[in-house]
Amino acid sequence: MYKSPEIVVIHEFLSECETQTIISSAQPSLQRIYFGRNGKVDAVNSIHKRLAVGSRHLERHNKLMPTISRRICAITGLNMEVTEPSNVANDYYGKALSKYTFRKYSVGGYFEPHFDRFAKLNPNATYVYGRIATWLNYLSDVGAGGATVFPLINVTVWPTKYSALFWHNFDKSGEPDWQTLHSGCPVLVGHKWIATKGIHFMGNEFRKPCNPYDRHSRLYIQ
Ligand SMILES: O=C(O)CCC(=O)C(=O)O
Ligand SMILES: [Fe+2]
Repeated sequence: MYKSPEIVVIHEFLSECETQTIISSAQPSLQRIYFGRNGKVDAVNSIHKRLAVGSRHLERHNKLMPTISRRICAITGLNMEVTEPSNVANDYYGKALSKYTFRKYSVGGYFEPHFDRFAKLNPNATYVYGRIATWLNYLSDVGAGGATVFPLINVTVWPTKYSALFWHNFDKSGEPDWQTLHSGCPVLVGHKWIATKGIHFMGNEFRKPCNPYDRHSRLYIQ
């Protein structure tokens, strides 16, 4: 889709049976998604930032997800396990270490422009933690609207059932990549189903692409 930053579409990543299994396992626990930190709902941001229902599932609670994670690992070369200390992960992911996020947008549902990385330079540590990369499975086609867009680089990805979208949230020099700002456009007709897998920094230190001279994202903000 795009070379730098690399944004990749993987066609036919899931089968019909897998897609249906994921949807039916997520369906019973769907709830309105609220935006917030540390368990506190931020009502204003909840309306402005996203309008959808969703749920989070620990991978081990769903037999199919580990198989899908192994496939993502084979394609990306990245480790799918969360190895961050649990207090770090709790800051960002609520009470438990959630592994997959399911989301269903109905007509008018959207997700405001944002970054996935949750990056924070910890002054007491030498690492950056958060989502190093994003894997987004499209579980449905959408009648109209609902594209995933990267407005700073003019990239539009139309949801196609069974396909997946992948990108790194940091450039090869390790800096947050500002060009990965992205958004889920409002659904105009039908529903949009997605399942996202946040791929974490820790555990991927030696697997992620590395090039100290690749600082394209920095150039962009100067
Ligand atoms: O709905 C989309 O297309 C984007 C979803 C997204 O950005 C996310 O789940 O972090
Ligand atoms: Fe996102």
